[in-house]
Amino acid sequence: MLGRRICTSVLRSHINLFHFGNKFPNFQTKCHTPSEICYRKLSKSTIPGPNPLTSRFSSSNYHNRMGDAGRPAAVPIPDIEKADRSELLRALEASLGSSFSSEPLVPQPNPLIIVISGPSGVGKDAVIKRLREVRENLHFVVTATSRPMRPGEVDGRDYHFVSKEEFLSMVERDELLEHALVYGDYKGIPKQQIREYMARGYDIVLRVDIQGAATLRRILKDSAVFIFILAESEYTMVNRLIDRKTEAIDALLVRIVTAREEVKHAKKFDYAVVNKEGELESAVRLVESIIDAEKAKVRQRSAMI
Ligand SMILES: Nc1ncnc2c1ncn2[C@@H]1O[C@H](COP(=O)(O)OP(=O)(O)OP(=O)(O)O)[C@@H](O)[C@H]1O
Repeated sequence: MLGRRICTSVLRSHINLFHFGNKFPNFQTKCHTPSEICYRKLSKSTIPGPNPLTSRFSSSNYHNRMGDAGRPAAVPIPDIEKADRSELLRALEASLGSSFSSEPLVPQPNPLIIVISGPSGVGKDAVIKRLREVRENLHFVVTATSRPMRPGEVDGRDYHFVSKEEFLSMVERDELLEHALVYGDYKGIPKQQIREYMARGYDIVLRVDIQGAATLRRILKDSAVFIFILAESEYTMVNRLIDRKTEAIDALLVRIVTAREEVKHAKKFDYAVVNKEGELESAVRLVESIIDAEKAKVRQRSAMI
């Protein structure tokens, strides 16, 4: 009685797993004692045999167990509590007629393009800098810019600092994914860097202003993930800009006016991350969680540059 129940459930799971339906007219089951469970008669041609290259637990002697008529012999299933694991797995494989593959059940996630944007002074650079320290397999695309270097910045690390003429010839050669004139200076994203690193399996981080994010959305559509960074309030944002001491008062005013407008664009992004005062780590953790969630998506984004 117990044997029959086990047999029925094995048969049911078999049908569910492989959707055999009525494709196998000569599929039969026969129950013996509980320890023997069941044996099935399947034609050789319809049983997927074990693949020794891809199967960690493949039962190499599976075919040896086939009788003269090409049927699996009765396969005793050892006691689950006492059996040696590999012996148990081999018996289960033989009983099911196929080996257990060690191949991943879902494909490797695609490399992701992460576009990070937000108003001036909200902490985009600070978030990205920390993200690069804590997360592997991430390539921050170094933007080309015609603006002068700020104190502490390094050419090739923070930006590729080029002259206006050099920048315009890069545009001519179609080397930039996107470019714009920002506060009187050119900024653009070199395509080649993205291609190279994506081919090596890296996720790509692009740091662009709101205007750049809008252009990238038109180019990349939903193939990239767009993250908007904000401060918790306008008051905090302005204070951060003042504390940074990188702008003269006129430039500061322009940035504040622009930032006020830019905050309204948050809804065009996929995610909004608030970088609260003194809580940079939380903001970075949230960005990491977004990347992790994107990696677990069933329908992956797939960017072609
Ligand atoms: N969570 C935080 N708490 C306190 N200060 C912060 C935080 N995040 C960033 N900052 C500081 O705020 C200032 C502005 O940050 P950052 O330069 O990263 O902004 P940004 O968005 O990249 O600005 P911009 O677009 O103008 O380059 C910096 O001095 C930075 O150290």
